[in-house]
Amino acid sequence: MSKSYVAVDIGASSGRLMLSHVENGKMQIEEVHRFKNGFNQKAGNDRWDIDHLVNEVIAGLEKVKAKGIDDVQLGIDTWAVDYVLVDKDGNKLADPISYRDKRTSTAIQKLTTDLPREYIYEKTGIQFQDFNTLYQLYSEDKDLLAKADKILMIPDYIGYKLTNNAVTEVTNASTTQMLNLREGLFDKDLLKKVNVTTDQFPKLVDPGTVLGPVCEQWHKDHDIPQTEVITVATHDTASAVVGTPGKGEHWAFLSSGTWSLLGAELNTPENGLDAFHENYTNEWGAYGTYRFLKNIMGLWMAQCIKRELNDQYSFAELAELAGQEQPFQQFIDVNDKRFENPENMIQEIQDYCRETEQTIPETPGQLMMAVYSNLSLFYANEIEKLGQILDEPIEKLNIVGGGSNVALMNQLTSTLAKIPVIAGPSEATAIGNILVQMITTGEVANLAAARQLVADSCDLKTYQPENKNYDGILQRYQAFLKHKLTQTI
Ligand SMILES: Nc1ncnc2c1ncn2[C@@H]1O[C@H](COP(=O)(O)OP(=O)(O)OP(=O)(O)O)[C@@H](O)[C@H]1O
Ligand SMILES: C[C@H](O)[C@H](O)[C@@H](O)C(=O)CO
Ligand SMILES: [Mg+2]
Repeated sequence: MSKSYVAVDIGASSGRLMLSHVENGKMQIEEVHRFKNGFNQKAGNDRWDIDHLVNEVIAGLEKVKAKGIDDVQLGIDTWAVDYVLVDKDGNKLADPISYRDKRTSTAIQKLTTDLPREYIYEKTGIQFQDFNTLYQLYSEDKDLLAKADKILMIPDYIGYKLTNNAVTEVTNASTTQMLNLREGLFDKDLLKKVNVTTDQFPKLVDPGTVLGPVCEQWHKDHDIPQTEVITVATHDTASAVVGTPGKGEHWAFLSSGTWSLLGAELNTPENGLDAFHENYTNEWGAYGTYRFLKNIMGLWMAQCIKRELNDQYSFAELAELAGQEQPFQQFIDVNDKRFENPENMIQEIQDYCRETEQTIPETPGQLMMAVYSNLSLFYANEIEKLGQILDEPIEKLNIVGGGSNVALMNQLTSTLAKIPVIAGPSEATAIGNILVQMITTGEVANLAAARQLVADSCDLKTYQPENKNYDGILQRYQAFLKHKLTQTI
């Protein structure tokens, strides 16, 4: 039997440990441990409970051992941009602040007064999001930052706590908007701008670098397997793209979870003016690729609605209720900043529809259909833009992540974008995490072979465009977005 591999995949809403091996030419994968994630107000900011996450990883490893598995490889991936400040003894100086915290709300404007956006984009090719690490460090407590011996991205911090070895993995480092595309290193001008020295970030490493064994100290108090940690594509979206079974050319990916990350895998970055004006990003991918993508608000909106309905419905039940409603009852610019972290998402959506003099969604089904149908419209619009910027038609869309379970949205997207949608695997992130480990151990030859293994192992569902009377709906939505944009300028 092949080696046993564990993927630690921690998203903004949930974390999981997935156990996998290859049998009869197929990936066998099972969820061994799942836990909630989320941020809470602490010491004046929205913060993650990073100790909880480390402890949940150990709890998951105990479950692996309890299954009689004594020896595993392990990779860690999480959401992007956030970091932990660590003192010279390796202790965290504070719980990490969430990227949704309001502290960076004016940081881009302030930082770019004497550093033009075009200059930063030409250097980094990274989108302007006020939560990028660059703006978080710009907004950081200066005394705390000066005390930091290391700045560790979230997955690198978890790897450090497990192994005592500190690195900075490049796919996640690229989301800081501080990596220089040409040099492949942290950009000295940008570090200086935020009072950070180059040695505060540990050495940059590529996905597939062996980090080392889980320290003996963890074995003293916990019955866990012998575990070798491999640094995978530690940005969860980078792992999701590795695990996306895209085939041939002209395919796009949509990593559909808390965020919807829609884009294409490139071999060279695209940081020209069209990409800059459309705020597309060139996050680094595994094996020398670039993830040319757009951040779309995503199912964060659904997560907030579910929570605000006191979790009385499962996501599957909410999707079923949505299916009983008609789509496109109102237009919503899902990327409007007001939806990034509102006090109450239901109220925010209803206020938006009232202010734009549209039908107000009231019931859970109407609210969810408003989210699903406007996300689908936004996806179709971005697929059109992606093809224009890359000057090549997007011929199919692979949707992965939890959102790939929403048949209604997969179908709407296929019909609106007029291309086939291949849905699944929903756990593409964990699968991509494991595939990088398998490529590192030589069990799988390369990225193409890895994606073939996914296609051979997972149930994928293809949606074809339906002949629906939606004529002109996408064009009306595009006009709505343009009109709204001109109003806000
Ligand atoms: N069976 C389902 N029916 C409808 N929606 C679902 C279903 N399963 C998952 N989802 C949607 O998928 C989302 C979670 O996706 P996913 O598990 O990829 O996110 P995550 O990994 O927890 O977070 P992140 O996106 O930060 O990585 C949920 O918020 C929900 O909206
Ligand atoms: C804040 C980032 O844009 C976010 O983490 C996104 O990249 C992601 O990884 C969502 O899972
Ligand atoms: Mg995820």
